Amino acid sequence: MAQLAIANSFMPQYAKLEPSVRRSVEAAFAKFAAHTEAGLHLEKITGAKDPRIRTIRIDRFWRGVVLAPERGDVYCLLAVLGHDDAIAYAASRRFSVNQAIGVLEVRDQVALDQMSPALEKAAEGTVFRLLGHVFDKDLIRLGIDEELIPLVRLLTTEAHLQALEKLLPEPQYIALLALATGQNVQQAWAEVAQCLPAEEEPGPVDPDDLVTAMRRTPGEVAFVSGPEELADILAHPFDTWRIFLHPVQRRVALRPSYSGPAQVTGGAGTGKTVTALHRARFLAEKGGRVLLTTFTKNLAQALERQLGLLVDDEEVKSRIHVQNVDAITYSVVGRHHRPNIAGPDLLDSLWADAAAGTPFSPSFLSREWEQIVLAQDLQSEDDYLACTRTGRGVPLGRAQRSVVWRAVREVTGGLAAAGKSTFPQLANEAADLVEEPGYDHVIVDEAQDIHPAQWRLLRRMVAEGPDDLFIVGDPHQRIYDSHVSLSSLGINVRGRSTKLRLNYRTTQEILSWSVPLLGAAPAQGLDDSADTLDGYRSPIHGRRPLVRRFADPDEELDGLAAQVREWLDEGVEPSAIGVATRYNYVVRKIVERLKRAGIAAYHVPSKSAGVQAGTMHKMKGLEFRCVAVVGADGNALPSARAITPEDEDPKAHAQDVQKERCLLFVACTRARDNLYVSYAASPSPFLPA
Ligand SMILES: Nc1ncnc2c1ncn2[C@@H]1O[C@H](COP(=O)(O)OP(=O)(O)OP(=O)(O)O)[C@@H](O)[C@H]1O
Repeated sequence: MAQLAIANSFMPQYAKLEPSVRRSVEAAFAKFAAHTEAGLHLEKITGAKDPRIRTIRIDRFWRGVVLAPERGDVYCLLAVLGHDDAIAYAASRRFSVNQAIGVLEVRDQVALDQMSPALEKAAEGTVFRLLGHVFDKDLIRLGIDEELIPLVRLLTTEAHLQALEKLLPEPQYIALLALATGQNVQQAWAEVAQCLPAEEEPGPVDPDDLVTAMRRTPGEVAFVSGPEELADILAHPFDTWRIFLHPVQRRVALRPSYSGPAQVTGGAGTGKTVTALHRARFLAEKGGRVLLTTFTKNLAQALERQLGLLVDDEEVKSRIHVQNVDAITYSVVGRHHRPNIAGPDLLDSLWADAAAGTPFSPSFLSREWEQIVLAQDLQSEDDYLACTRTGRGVPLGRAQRSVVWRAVREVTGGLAAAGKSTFPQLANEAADLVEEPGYDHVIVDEAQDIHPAQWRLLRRMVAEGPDDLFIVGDPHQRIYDSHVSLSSLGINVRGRSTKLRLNYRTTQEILSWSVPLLGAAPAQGLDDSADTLDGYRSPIHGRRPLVRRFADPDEELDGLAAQVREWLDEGVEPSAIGVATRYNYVVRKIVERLKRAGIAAYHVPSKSAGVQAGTMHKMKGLEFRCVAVVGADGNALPSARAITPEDEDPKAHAQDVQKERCLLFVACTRARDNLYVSYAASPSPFLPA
């Protein structure tokens, strides 16, 4: 009985079709999905690079392209295109089975053949070959198709190899890139193994068995169980992350069990949240009670929305509780008394009073409280006198610590007198109040921003054991003051840590421009090791970011309005445009200026259809087709009031500067296709010279 499968590559094409064409596509393929393909007319293409490819008529204009392996009675829907494009596509593609890892691969053979003469010409007169140092047998061992070796042997520069990225199957491109960038065969194999869908390598690989290869490639091919599943897949053509996971995402999210806490890191847009969502579903489907948490309320709402798309089964959904850490804290403490959160005005005045007459500034004292006293939950002066002040840049002697402790007591006394507390204070209180763990699994997104007191609470909410904590974060996007060493809290992720490196959101052009904004220093990971963005890349290409200088802020806002108008004229939906800036008052000006230009604009998060403007902090977790970052000038970035003076505490100073860099990086990496950055007068020192 025939079975239908759908290729990942089909989904974005389908998403762009007119609704009436979509209906015809669905009707044509519903027959396959219902296993009643009889009567469907599949046409062979003469001269095709792969004899197993067919086309199918959708209507007068549209054709489906289908892979019909000789064995297995499976039909895989590859593309839906206008008649001529469909024929050209069907004629050019060649399918094969990767001989090293057994996955299904497709390449654009016609385009590769057309590249050959140009590469031959470029190689004329030079003896150097990019992969001259690698034996054929090693190329084959790494899964390079024997038929492609003559072409590989023509490469003389890395740029030429990069030009082949879109034409070659991903595992083969990865292997060649690794070798070309100086990795040895063993290292290149480690890269290729990332494309293995399972931990273990496949046994002997049959080059003609495409159906088995399809089953080994769930990130690219989804087998459809019947018409209902087909309708469900086609109903969400933009959300391919629901169905197609990258092999690394899949291995991490669907691993039967971890012996203890597991960690997933990765740069912006590498699908960490997607992986966390799939893990939540996986654990809940096995019957576990799951807490899925993150830093802010907006982020939790976004998780809830995405979970709604991923999980249909109400019973499974009911086992996943989504809540941000502050709300969890509030509700745990709220069972005992009604918490009252102190506002910044009260805190500022308490710290100002407590600092008077001491050699310390209010900000130094308040940071010492948050990052040492509350982070370590120190209860007495003796505890504070004895503690290790990791992360602080100025040593304090005993007498100085006593002065600090008195100031802290004065502030906590003031807060208590007003009946108020801060969230980290409450988190420590909540951790003490949790009597027994309420969940089988806790999944934490945006882990880099969670305060140690909040970690203490989360740790108490799940019993120690297999699959207790699944921690997802990126130390390069740390935009709040939290610095945690998980091991100091008894959370050990050694040996259970994975890094995602393929960016799904942003173009390589935007990434290459944005990564240097972070500066050269490696970030401090949650597991105390240095975290780098090595290997972080995007397969998507597009325009380079545009950086514009203006004489003054008014002109800069005029420039923004002109840029937004241009995007709108190009057909970009207003709500697919985001505008980020450092300060709230600038957001207000942006919204006013855009409205004056007749462009609907709102403060994020907003459900209204219009351009979304917000501070860089508010942009976390969002994404837009086009992003404008406004006010990237020397006065705003870094923001002077967010920076500890270097002579007060050099470590705090460095952390603050880094946090400002991260903010700019976060804002820029919200862009999918286009990034525009502007400043008035002098540029931020973070921008490239
Ligand atoms: N396997 C996948 N297939 C298709 N799209 C994916 C996949 N994984 C992630 N994406 C898409 O890539 C984008 C980024 O994913 P996600 O938000 O999970 O990344 P992230 O690493 O959490 O990003 P950030 O750290 O910037 O918040 C989203 O649009 C998501 O839908």
